[in-house]
Amino acid sequence: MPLPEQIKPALTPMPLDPVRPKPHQTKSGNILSYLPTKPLLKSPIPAGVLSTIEKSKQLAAWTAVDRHIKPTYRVIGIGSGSTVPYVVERIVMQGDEANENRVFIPTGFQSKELIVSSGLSLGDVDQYPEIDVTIDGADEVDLELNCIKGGGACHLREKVIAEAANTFILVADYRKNVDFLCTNFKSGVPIEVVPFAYAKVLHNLHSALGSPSATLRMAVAKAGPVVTDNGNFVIDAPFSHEAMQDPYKIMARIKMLTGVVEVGLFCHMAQAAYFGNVDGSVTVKLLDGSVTTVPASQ
Ligand SMILES: O=C[C@H](O)[C@H](O)[C@H](O)COP(=O)(O)O
Repeated sequence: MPLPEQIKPALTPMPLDPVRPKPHQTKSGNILSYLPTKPLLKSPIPAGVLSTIEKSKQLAAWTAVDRHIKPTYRVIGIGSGSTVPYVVERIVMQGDEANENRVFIPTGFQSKELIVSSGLSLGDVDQYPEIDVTIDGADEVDLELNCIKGGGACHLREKVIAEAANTFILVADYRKNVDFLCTNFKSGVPIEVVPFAYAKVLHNLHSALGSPSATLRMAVAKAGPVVTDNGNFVIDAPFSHEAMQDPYKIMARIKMLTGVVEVGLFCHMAQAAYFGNVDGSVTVKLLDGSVTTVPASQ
């Protein structure tokens, strides 16, 4: 069966042309010195030698961009995680003209850096509370497009940017495509909490909410806990298969705990999820429950 026209470009290997950031000038005419003079936005791994997993992330991201970043869209949310650089890569490939009058809203430090280093215009959700489309990564996505997010502790800002968007799209590699949450992503649901309440929330999770092994997330290259972009702590709370039959229910209960800022369960929010597969195909899950596969290009 011939491929739909809008999918073909995503599956055709394209050269990763150097991205030349536009000069950024202040109102007084000074060039902002921290902006790159050399192209920064390229695949983390050079074209042709992408690992299978990186390639599948790239395929998912490119397909989603080709389908959902329409020429008329002006305000675009950029999520976080390891698949998102490929989202930005593909947006840049739409060209200077397409991106000239667009503004990009980041979900955290990483996406802000990506936007700036790609020469795209940066905005924030307080200036643009309505976003045309947001594309973001995920830790796991279930059959109903509920997902776990926050493996990188960005889920508060991510949820705000997702909720502000008219369309919210997920991109990931095949390992994140599951029937029920907490299948492969065993560290649990990330929960951002205000620091002084963390012990109380942990106690609530252990004793009343069915997550006896919930733990405070500790930093790797720093003594002490992970501190989010918002100055808060993160608890990781694993839940049973049974609890994840209805993630909305457990999300609502956690969110009611005083001290919780946001829960990394995004329920009934995404309209579509794209998963790159090992064989070069892309699985597309839609809100209506349909699952289709975009075949690999020849
Ligand atoms: O806080 C981080 C975000 O929710 C990420 O989108 C999520 O953790 C997926 O990240 P990755 O693609 O790096 O696994």
